[in-house]
Amino acid sequence: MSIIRLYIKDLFKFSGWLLPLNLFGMVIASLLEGIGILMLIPMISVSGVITGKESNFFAPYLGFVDIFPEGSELFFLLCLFILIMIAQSLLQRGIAILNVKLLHEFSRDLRIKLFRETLRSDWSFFIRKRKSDLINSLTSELARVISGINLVLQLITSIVFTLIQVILAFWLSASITGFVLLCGAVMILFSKKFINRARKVGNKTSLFGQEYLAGMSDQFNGIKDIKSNTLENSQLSWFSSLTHKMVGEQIEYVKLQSNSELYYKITSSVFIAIIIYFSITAFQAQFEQLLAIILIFSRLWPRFTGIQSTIQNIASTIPAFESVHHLYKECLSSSELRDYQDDGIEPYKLKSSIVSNNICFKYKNSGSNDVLKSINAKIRANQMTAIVGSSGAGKSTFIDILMGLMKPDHGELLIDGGPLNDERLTAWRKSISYVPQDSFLFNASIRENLTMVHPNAKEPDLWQALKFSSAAEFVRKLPEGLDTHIGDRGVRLSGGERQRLVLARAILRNPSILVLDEATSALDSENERKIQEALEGLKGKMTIIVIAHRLSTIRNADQVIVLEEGRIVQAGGFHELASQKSGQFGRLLGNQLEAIQ
Ligand SMILES: Nc1ncnc2c1ncn2[C@@H]1O[C@H](COP(=O)(O)OP(=O)(O)OP(=O)(O)O)[C@@H](O)[C@H]1O
Repeated sequence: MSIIRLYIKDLFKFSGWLLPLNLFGMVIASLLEGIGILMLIPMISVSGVITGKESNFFAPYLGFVDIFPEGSELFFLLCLFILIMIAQSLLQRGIAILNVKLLHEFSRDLRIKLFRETLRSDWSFFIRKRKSDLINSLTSELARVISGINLVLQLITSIVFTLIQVILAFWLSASITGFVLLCGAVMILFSKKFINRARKVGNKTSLFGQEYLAGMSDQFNGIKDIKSNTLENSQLSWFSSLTHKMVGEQIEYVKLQSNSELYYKITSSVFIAIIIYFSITAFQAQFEQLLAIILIFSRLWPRFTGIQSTIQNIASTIPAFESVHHLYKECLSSSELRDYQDDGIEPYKLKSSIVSNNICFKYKNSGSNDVLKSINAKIRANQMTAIVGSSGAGKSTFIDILMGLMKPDHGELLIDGGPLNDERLTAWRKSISYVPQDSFLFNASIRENLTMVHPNAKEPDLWQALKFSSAAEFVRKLPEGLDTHIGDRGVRLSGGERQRLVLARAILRNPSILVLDEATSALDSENERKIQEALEGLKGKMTIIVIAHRLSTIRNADQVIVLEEGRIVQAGGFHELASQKSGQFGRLLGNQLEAIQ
């Protein structure tokens, strides 16, 4: 429960004076409710059902009836009762609305905080995490946390109401109320096991939720493979077995709830029987006292059981609180932009060079050797540098370090002579446009996909960028041109068209550094040639870093860096390296020429 205390503290901090005001309103509302109930006594007394004024038990509470005119006490008492109940209901309504408002605003704040910290986390965090787990935490688990907070608010309300009722009940009969409280304490003692089991079921809910979402996103990401390899049945059997387990978990929860209800009902009836028995035999209670016992019991007991089952429901949300809190903490410790606001920071303009000074890097989750081993390289501003090497050589890892997505374990990255530290990171990132092989497009129009990086871009700017990436022609031919919707991840376009569109988007940002990671791999040779020419035109204005397996793509590169097993084995001009037939680059080039012939 300590995790919930943490969130409630936050809620108090967030609400300012609103929550204390609400609590005060609750005290008044429950006082009014208690008074309304207590008014039953004079009403019954005045109606003549019992001879209250003569009764020893009720006599002290009936004096005020004398202020009403003789003969119309009942009428005035009923009017007073209605007024009190109306005031109580209005107050309760106000409290409920305020509670909901508070809950939703606090939830929104929680969502924003978690999403912001997730976005601020560094690249290694995203490498470690399963995307579906992040989505699960930010959607289902967060929703469970919010419902848990709602339950806590309900619990606070119930406790306040109950306390006031207890005070009023004590005033009416201390001995009977004491006995009821004792019964309540005994019940709470035995209900601990229900709370623990609710927490365990809650754990299962979290795990199944995570598994469900992870499975679904894998299925739909790989739907083409599933369909083309007729894997539908095996996927369906996975789904059927998981949903079977989920049904079991739901039934377990309902069983737990009904068991605890059964327990409360049986103990209630046993306690009521004991109280009535002892009231009559031991305390020799009169009819009015019995009425008071029933009145107090019928008011307090449902509150006890209500509190009990709310605590049980809260316990089942604890795993969600823990998972969201754990994610939040993890994001904070992986935050790369903690103290540096994004707003107003201008992109960095590279002037002379990027230098990799003895850089070593190893992925934390892999027990293997360094992926990058003492990388020393210089990338000159406004030139085209190509990074080549066989698969797994470390090209993408090196690029990630150049972009400041990951920090080297040893060595440093110097930008125009100065180290790339946290303070320069945002400006550095803003200066880069990165185009990966599996580039991302949103399920929106072409125009929206382009303007997301440059909201103020005018129509001619969009066409210029499209022309650069040889995409203008095919966009013009689309039925709705720039306003054509391209489907999920651009599914309505071909692979090459998607790449050209992403390239246009990258250029639209007018970056200081353009990074292309296998960005033209899906293009036909005609379009590839056009893009090469366009890139050639950018030389002198922009620093271009290209990773390419197809070596014909980098023919115009000013410098080629050849990586092999995490080391630089060659570096120099394209033609210079191509002429060294025994070198690694010469071999790679030779292999490709052979494949063409
Ligand atoms: N997230 C990761 N966790 C652990 N190891 C990784 C991770 N990403 C890459 N690696 C390992 O690091 C090495 C270099 O990978 P990298 O992606 O940088 O190579 P690459 O030269 O870009 O390969 P390719 O041309 O196939 O894209 C590989 O051995 C790979 O298995």
